[in-house]
Amino acid sequence: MIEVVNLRKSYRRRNVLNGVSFTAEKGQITCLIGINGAGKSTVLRAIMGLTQVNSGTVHIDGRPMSRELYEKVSFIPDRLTMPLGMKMEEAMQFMADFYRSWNPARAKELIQFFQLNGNEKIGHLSKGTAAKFNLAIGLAQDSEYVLMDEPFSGIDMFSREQIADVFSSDLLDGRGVLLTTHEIAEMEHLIDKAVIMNNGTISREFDCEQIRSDEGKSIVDVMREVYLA
Ligand SMILES: Nc1ncnc2c1ncn2[C@@H]1O[C@H](COP(=O)(O)OP(=O)(O)OP(=O)(O)O)[C@@H](O)[C@H]1O
Repeated sequence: MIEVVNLRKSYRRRNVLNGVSFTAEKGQITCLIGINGAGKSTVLRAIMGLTQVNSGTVHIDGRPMSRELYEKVSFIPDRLTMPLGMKMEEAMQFMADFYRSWNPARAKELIQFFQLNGNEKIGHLSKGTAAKFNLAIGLAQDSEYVLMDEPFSGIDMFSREQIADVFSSDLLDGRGVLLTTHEIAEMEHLIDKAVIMNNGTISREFDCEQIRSDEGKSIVDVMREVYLA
């Protein structure tokens, strides 16, 4: 389980995270939801230690986040982080050389799944192909948790469907997924748990199936309650 407790973060005098606490379970898809600027990416970056927080803790499977635990978690950012002059296959080889957790068989499977052409230069990729490449790199690691920041951002309908298929495929392999997305309708049937952020705090954290059966509400219904109250 990823356990985020009371994260606080400010940029200059502006509070961006005002005590964020929630959990994301292994084997489940947890979606961090919120309007633009709510602080979702900041939370993901804070979990990965890429953003320094003012206070608060992150535990992975009961242990405080540490350098060795980062191997348990792969982070798929919403932009390219590999050198733009590299070809995709070179970038993958680079990852294979540097990450003990790299799984070459799964990398191959992902290249086929997304129909990527390894010869293409990263700097020449369309937005959609870049998103698929980012996903392929993140999922090819044998991590126990995967964090995804806006995997559908700027992606055409068919590619969105292809990316959504990842969530119901064995490419996730029982891992815990924590993602941010604005494409709630597309993901609704795949999400186990929703965590709604507003103004740097968590307004609601709920089991999607339970709220559907107990209260007959969709995620969007709950979002309306939070944002339009
Ligand atoms: N490096 C930074 N310096 C100053 N302010 C920042 C910085 N990074 C983020 N912020 C601010 O923190 C707030 C939260 O940003 P964040 O990117 O986490 O929001 P988000 O919920 O992911 O938004 P979106 O849905 O638009 O991606 C925003 O108001 C943003 O302007």
